[in-house]
Amino acid sequence: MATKYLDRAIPRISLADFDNRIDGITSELVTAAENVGFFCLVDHGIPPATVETMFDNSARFFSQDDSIKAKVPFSPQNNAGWEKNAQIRPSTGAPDRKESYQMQFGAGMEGRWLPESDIPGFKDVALDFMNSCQAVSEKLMICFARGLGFEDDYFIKAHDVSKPDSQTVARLLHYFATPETTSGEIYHRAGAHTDWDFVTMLFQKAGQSGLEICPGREVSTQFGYGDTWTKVEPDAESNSIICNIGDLLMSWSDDRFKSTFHRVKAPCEAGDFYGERYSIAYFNQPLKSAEIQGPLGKYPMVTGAEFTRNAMQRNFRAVLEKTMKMQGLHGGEVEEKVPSVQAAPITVS
Ligand SMILES: O=C(O)CCC(=O)C(=O)O
Ligand SMILES: [Fe+2]
Repeated sequence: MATKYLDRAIPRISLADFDNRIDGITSELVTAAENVGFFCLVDHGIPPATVETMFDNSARFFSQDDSIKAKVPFSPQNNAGWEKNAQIRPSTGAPDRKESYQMQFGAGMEGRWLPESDIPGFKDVALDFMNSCQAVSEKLMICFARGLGFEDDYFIKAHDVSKPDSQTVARLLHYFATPETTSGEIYHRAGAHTDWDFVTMLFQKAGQSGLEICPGREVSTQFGYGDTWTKVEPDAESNSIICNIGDLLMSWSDDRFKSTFHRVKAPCEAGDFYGERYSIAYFNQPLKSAEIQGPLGKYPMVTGAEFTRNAMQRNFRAVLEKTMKMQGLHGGEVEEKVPSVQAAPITVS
């Protein structure tokens, strides 16, 4: 069946002259967050060369033999490391056909950098890029704090990447080229999902299309799958960053800001992109010790560690429900099968 598409405007927001224009930028960001949940950031201060260098670094990482990458396997407890064809989304119940590598600043990354001798210079380039992303994120955090009536540095403190319990993640993604078959097999790239972080910054490469969004979600505690999509084309020429609100900010704003469903489409129709795709996502995650509650107190206060655990378990339960349904089993059996996070399949964001 043909995908239903709808043109929705993705607001384009400039961070130029940030200090002098902060009120105007805040109001643009708040409007975008309250409506489509996605926006395109320009004049953000990360030079194009920094992004290109990181994409080159990413390609260098993924071109290593699997036996090398397997030295730093994905750890669900730490939400860091490398996985291949292992992430299952509740929307599809099937693994994404991709590999990804998640990096962090804090203790969660211990033992999950490849040795310098395998990939010289990789870590320095990655940390430099991550610090650049953090600087932009902190500007967004000031604006969202103002928009919600918190002190300017409220969200910055809760996402302090210099603390060992930082959970912020930079994720390199590599989707494999897929055959233009009509055999009925579906090559999921990133099945529909919301991110469970505060705000995500996504870097795409020119020509490597596939990102689509589906707005309409009202509360952060619900899954919901719409079927009318809007394409978000890469705009690498203007060095833009696609940003989206995650479940954490949705809940921290008492559901005022929207964490919008999105996917990288499983290519299947004329005009779809079947080639290899690289992207980079920067997920702002709270400190494990951060205390999270919106200004209206709609949801009980939770720590950053609890929020992450709840998100993983909720996702895991949904994956299990979906896969059991696909196998003709019943929901009642799900509860007893929900294990600790340690045993969960990879369900991040
Ligand atoms: O690869 C992309 O463009 C999107 C990836 C994504 O949505 C995610 O990893 O959460
Ligand atoms: Fe995502």
